[in-house]
Amino acid sequence: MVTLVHNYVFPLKGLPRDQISTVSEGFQFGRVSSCFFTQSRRVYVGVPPVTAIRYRIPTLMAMRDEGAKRGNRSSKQKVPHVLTVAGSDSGAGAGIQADLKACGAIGVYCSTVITAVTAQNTIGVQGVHSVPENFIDEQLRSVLSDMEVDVVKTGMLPSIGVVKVLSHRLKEFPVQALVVDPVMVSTSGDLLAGPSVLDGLREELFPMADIVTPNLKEASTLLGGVKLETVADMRSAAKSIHALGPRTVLVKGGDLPDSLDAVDIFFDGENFHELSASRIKTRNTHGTGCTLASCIAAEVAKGSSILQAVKIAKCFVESALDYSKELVIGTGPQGPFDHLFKLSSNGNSYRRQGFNPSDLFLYAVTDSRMNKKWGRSISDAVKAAIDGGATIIQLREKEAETRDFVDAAKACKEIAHSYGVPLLINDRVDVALAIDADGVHVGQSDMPAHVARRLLGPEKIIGVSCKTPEQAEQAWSDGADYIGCGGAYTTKTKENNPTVGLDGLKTVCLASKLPVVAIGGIGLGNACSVMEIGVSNLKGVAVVSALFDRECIASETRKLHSLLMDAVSRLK
Ligand SMILES: Nc1ncnc2c1ncn2[C@@H]1O[C@H](COP(=O)(O)OP(=O)(O)O)[C@@H](O)[C@H]1O
Ligand SMILES: Cc1ncc(COP(=O)(O)O)c(N)n1
Ligand SMILES: [Mg+2]
Repeated sequence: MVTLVHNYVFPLKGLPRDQISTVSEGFQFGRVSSCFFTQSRRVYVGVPPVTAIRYRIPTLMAMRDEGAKRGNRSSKQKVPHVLTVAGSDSGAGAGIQADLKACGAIGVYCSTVITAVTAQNTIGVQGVHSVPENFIDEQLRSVLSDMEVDVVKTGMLPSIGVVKVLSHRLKEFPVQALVVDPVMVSTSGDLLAGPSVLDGLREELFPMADIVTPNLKEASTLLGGVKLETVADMRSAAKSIHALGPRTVLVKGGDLPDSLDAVDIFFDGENFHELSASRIKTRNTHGTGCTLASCIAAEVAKGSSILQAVKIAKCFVESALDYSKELVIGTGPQGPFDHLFKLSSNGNSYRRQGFNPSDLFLYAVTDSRMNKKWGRSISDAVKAAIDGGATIIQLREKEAETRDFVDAAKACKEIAHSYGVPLLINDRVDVALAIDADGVHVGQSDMPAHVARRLLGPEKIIGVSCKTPEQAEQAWSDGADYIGCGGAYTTKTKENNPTVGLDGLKTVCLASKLPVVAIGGIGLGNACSVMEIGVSNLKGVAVVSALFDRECIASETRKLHSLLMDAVSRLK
C-alpha cells in the first residue's frame, strides 16, 4: 500500500534533515505503513512499518499569507483551487453544480471536468449521457497541466475507463490531496455508475485517496452488500474500507434509519471519530453528499487537516440544510438546498454590500458596566445611540455570560439592521458567527485577524486595535478592513492602556493602508481636535463613555454627530 501525502513530510530514519523543508505548525507522531519519495513533491518512500515524525510543510494558505506579508498582496495571489471530476445535474442540486456552489461559498476556486450530463430534477434521474472517455481525458489534461490545482474531488465516474484515465492523469500531475466521493446511486435510487466501476475505485483510486466518503448504500456495496444499520456497523465498515487503501474514510450516516442525529464515522487507520450534527427535518437533502465532499476538498485546499476539513464541511451542510429547510424548488420528494444561504426571502433583508469606511464616522462602543449603572439593557443603549446618529455599533461585553451575550447581540443586530447600521462584536468571533454579525473588532491579544478572517469569510468586517505602524501593516496583511488607533487621550474605560496621543495617532494614520478610527477618551470636548489632525484615512471617532455613561444617550450622540459634521466641513 502506498500513502501519498503531499501536505506532509515523513522523514524516515537516516534521511538528512536538510532535505526537509521548513518545519512549521508543530508536529505529530504517527505511523505510516509506507510512503513514497519524489524530490519535486516532497513525498517519501520507506519500508513498512516505519515510525515517522510527521512535519507539516507550509500550507498554501500560509504561503499565500507569507506572499501578502512580503507586499505582493495585490499582484500575484495563489488562490486555493479544487478540481471536481463529476457529473452535471440539470436540477443543480447535486453533482458539478453543487460542487461549484459549495466551493464558491467557502471562497475557493473550483474548476470542473464533466464526466456525464444527467437529466435530473427533484423527482429523479430521467437520463444519463456519458462524456466520451477521451474527452474527459482532454478536459483533465487542460486543467491539470495549466491551472495549479491543489485538491481533486471526484463524484460521478460512470465507467471503469474514466477511473483509469483519471488515475493516470493524477500520476502525471500529482496534487496535494484527493477526495473520493464514490457516487453510485442518486438519493432518488437511480444508478449513476455501473458495478465495474467498483473494481476501478478499489484498485486505482482508493490507494491514492486522502479520504473516501461513502454513504451507507455505497459503503455496503463496496463491501459486497453487508447490512449497515447501526453506528457500530458504520465503524466496522469504515475499518474495512480503510483496508482498501485510502488514508482516511468517512462513512456518512445521512440515511441511517431511526437516528435523531446525522452521525458520520471518520476513521484514520488508528482512531475513530464519531461526528454528529442535528438531523434537519427537510425534504431538501439532494446533493448533501456532493456538497460535503466539495467542502472537505475546499477546506483542505485552504490548509486544513483532513479531520478539521470534515468537521467544517459537516457544519456547513448542517447550516445550509437548516437555513433552507423551508425552501420549495420542484415538486418531487428530493429538493435542492441553498449553498449560498441567501436565496431564502425570510428575514435578513439587510446584507452588507462591502465595507464602507465612512461607516466609521461615529462609532459607538457599548460598555456593560455603564449600562448597569444607568439601568438599561444593551439593546436599549444601542437603539438610543443609533437614534442619535451612530454610524456603526460595536458590542463590547467583557463580563456577560455567553448565552446572554448571544441573546443580546441578536436583539441588537435586529435593531441595527432595521436602520441599515452595521453591528460588530468585540473579540468574540464565536458570538459574531453565532448571530451572523457584520464582523468583529479584535485587539492585539485577541484572536489574530487572519484567523478571524478565515473563520468569518471574505465578506465580514474585521477591525484591529493598533498602536504602531508595524501593527497597522500587520493588520493590513492579515486582511483586516480598518484599524482602531488609541488611546488618543487617557481613558478610564480601558485600564493599563497606554496613550498614543494625537502625534501617535497621526503617525499610525500616515503609515496605515487601512482606514482608521480614533479611540480612547474621545468626547464632545476633544472630538474636533482629533479630526483636525487632518489625515485623509482618519474616518471617524469611536466613543464609549461620552455616549453610554450619560443620562441621555441619544442627545449626546446627536451633539457629537453635529460637532463631527462641522469639523469635517471645516477640513474640506
Ligand atoms: N437531514 C440531515 N440533517 C443534517 N445532516 C444531514 C442530513 N442528511 C444528511 N446529512 C449529512 O450530509 C452529509 C451527506 O450524507 P448522506 O446524505 O448520507 O450522503 P449522500 O448524499 O452521499 O447520500 C453527511 O454529513 C450527513 O450526516
Ligand atoms: C450528477 C450527480 N452526481 C451525484 C449525485 C448524487 O447526489 P445525492 O446522493 O446527494 O443525490 C447526483 N444525484 N447526480
Ligand atoms: Mg444524501
